[in-house]
This record gives sequence, C-alpha cells and structure tokens, in this order.
Amino acid sequence: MTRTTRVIGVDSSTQSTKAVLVDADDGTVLAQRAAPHPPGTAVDPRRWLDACDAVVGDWRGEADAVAVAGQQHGMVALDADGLPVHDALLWNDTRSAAAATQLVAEMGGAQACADAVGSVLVASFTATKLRWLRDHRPEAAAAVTRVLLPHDYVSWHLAGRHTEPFTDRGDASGTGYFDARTSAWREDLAASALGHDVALPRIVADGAAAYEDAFVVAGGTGDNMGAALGLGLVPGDVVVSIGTSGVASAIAEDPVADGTGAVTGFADATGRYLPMATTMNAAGILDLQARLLGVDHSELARLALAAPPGANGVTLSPYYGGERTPDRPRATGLWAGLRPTTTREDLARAAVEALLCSLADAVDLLASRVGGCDGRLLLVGGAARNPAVRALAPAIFGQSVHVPPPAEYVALGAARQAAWALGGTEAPPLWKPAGTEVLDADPTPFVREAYADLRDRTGAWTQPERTS
Ligand SMILES: Nc1ncnc2c1ncn2[C@@H]1O[C@H](COP(=O)(O)OP(=O)(O)O)[C@@H](O)[C@H]1O
Ligand SMILES: O=C(CO)[C@@H](O)[C@H](O)COP(=O)(O)O
Repeated sequence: MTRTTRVIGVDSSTQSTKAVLVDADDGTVLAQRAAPHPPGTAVDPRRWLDACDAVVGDWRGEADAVAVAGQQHGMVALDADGLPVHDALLWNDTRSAAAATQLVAEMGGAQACADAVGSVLVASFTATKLRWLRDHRPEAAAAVTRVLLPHDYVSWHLAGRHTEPFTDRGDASGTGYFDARTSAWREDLAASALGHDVALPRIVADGAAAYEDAFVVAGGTGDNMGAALGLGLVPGDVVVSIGTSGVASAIAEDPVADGTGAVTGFADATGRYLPMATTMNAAGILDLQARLLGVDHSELARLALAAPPGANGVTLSPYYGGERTPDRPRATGLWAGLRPTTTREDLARAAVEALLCSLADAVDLLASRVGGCDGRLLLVGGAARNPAVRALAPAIFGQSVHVPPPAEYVALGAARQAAWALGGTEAPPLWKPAGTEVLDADPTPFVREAYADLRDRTGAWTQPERTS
C-alpha cells in the first residue's frame, strides 16, 4: 500500500526547535516533537542543528519535503570553511543598539532607512550585529565570508550543504540589507555594516524548492511569516503571538515604510508584506513572575485571576531585558504602586496585565500604520495557553479575541510551504484553517491607562544616552 504524501515543518525559534510531520493533502498533523535550545541571547548556532536533527530524525525517511521557519534577524557569521566565527547574536541581544543608531544616521536618517530597507534599524536587525562585530571583534569580523539567518543555516544543513545557502524574501526583509519591494539584496549595506564584502544567500522564490534530490527542501522563512502561513491569515486579521517575543502582525498588499520605527515593514512568504510591531519581553514576563512567586504557570494564572482588574493599583513596566517597542534597549523592569497590603495575587495580576498592555500597545501601533486591521484578533504562542492571559486579553484589548487550538502554527506554516514546494503549484495548498474559540469580556481601559502612565513617566529615566 502506498503511504500518503507527508511533509515536515520545522520551527527553529528562540527557546526550542519544534517540528511537525504533516499529511500534505489536508494539513493533518500526524506527529509533533520538540528539543530545547541553549538559553541566552548569544548562542553557538551548531546547537540549533543538533536540535533540528533530534526532532527531524527518522521522519526524513517517511516524508517527501521539509521547510524551516526560524527566529528572525539572528546573525550567523561564517568563515571560509563554513564555521561560525562567533556565537550567533539573536534578535533579542541589545549589545548592537549604538551600532543601530550609527547605521541609521549613515543611511540618511530614520525615514531614509525605512524607505531603503522597509524598517528603521534597531538592535534586533542583522546589519547592526555585523557592525557590532566589526567594531568589537575585528579579528572575527575579518574572517567572515558569509552571513546567514538562523533559518538559512538550519535549511542549508538539511540540504546536506549540497547547494549554495539560500533564504527567502520574508526572512531576508529582517536583515537591514534587503529591499523587499524589489526582492533584492543591498550588498552595499551589508558590506558597509561589516567593513568588507560578504556573501549573502540566494533568494528562493516563494513556494519554490531550494534543493531537491529524493527529498525537497523548500526556501523556508522567518518564524512570524511561518505563523501567518500556518494560521491561514487573511488581510484584515491581526495576529498577536506571545512567545519569547510579543508580536502583532498583519498581512498587507502594499509595503510599509514607517519612519517612526514603530512598525517594521517585513515581507511575508507569499509575495505580500507582513508589517509588525514587536516586543522583546513577552512570555518571559510570566516565566520570571512564576519564578519569583515560586509557582508554576497554572498557579500563576489562579493567583492573577483572584486579584481585581488593576491589581489594587500595582503596575509593572515589563521591559526587563531592554525593549524595542518602545525603543528602550537598556531599560529594566520597574514596579509601581506597591503598598504594605499588596498581595501575591496583585503581583501575579500586574504581570499578566503588563504583558497584555504591552501587546495592546503593539496592536495599536500596527493598526495606526496599516489600514484595514479590522478583522479578527488572533492570539497564539506559548503563553497564549495561560488561562489568565486568555481571560484578561479581551478586557485589555477591548475587543473579542479569537484563540485557535494550541498548536505549533509556525511549524505548521513551514510544513505548508514544504507541501507548496513539493506540489509546484502557484499558491500554497488550501489546508482548512483552524477553528477558533471566541473570547469576550468587559473592557478595562483604566488598566491600560495606568500602564501607559508608568510607561510614559519612566521613558526618560530608562532611556540610555545614545552615542552616534
Ligand atoms: N501555560 C503557560 N503560561 C505561561 N507561559 C507559558 C505557558 N506555556 C508555555 N509558556 C511559555 O511560552 C514560551 C514558549 O513559547 P513559544 O511560542 O514556543 O516561544 P518561542 O517560539 O519564542 O521559542 C516559554 O517562555 C514558556 O514558558
Ligand atoms: O524579532 C522578532 C520579530 O521581528 C521576533 O519575533 C523573532 O522572530 C523571535 O520570535 P520568537 O522566538 O519569539 O517566536
């Protein structure tokens, strides 16, 4: 008996690699696996290959194609032998904040930068990490012959390195040296960031195979572009993802070049655009809160739901690891409103409210720059599993929230791209999008007002002086 056609989708994200084995005909997930990544914001990228091998393993013999969606922006700098010259610096590593300011100035200012590469550079962008390497690790910088993104590096490994490294328009649009409107590298900008010419991966057309023997390797994409494919996102929808990063994103037909830097004008994996507002502190806010209170996530939720809206006046500015929305790369977390009567319940509540308020800010920024964000608001990502997050989300966003069943949507989107490359069709296969549970609650605008008050009062204090 012949087996059904199967594809593998890999999500190589910040904290772990997750993979799904999927029926290519209808998108049914047949099996799912995960392997952790090392912690930290600078990581030996070879550990991602180990994690990928651990999850893909024997599935390779059972499937016909694979695609990888990876955490965006990370710098994988390789020497002439294809070995890393330095740990990969991840999207949430803020050491290159001064380099970002420098590069934006060299490009003629914020609007000129957004016009050239779709976004105003902040420390997350690959170009700024190359500049940091040039200035702080000159010997390593001199040895770099090629720079890849995390998904490119893992995909190249899955192709056995039998082909030139490759990437796609979606992930390339987060480097700071790619013009998504023309789908062309700006090699000049990469060279100017690093201090010398550097090889960049070839761009694989959306839905095309990047390498093919008995097994097809698709071009892959960034994790947020993968989520859009996995969710079957349509124009009008806004997705809020609560993983290591917090992301509000939407499909757009036209490019966005926001000179304020609030919204990044990325490309998607289907020839369109995926403008996005991103926070650096998301699920980690709750991870830290659970650790500080000595509880697990379900007890954290129980505590949070036992306190009233507004947490009896306790507010948190949750920019623990520096922040990008708002742009405060050296910020730390700040608590306000603590009283002798403050309880563990209040602290848990304030953490969940701060997480959701930071994401509501991101949604507002996105909607103010991208027209037509009037469809569903979808909630996904690891921390969307938390009962308190789900209960409070509609109250803080002030609208209905659509929650698809917990699933690895980034990996599923990668699998959909793999099936697309395998089928050779013009558009991705039409897999039935997941149904959603619709959550409603009475709005609590005063919670956002208290959050905004703390955010705005502390901006000048936490904002570092910038050197240009
Ligand atoms: N029930 C839960 N409540 C709160 N946080 C959760 C829960 N389940 C998972 N998480 C958090 O979600 C995060 C992982 O989410 P994920 O979307 O896989 O992240 P990433 O893709 O960035 O690696 C971790 O920080 C984890 O602790
Ligand atoms: O930097 C961004 C988007 O610009 C992040 O969204 C990264 O792509 C990491 O994603 P997760 O690991 O949090 O999914």
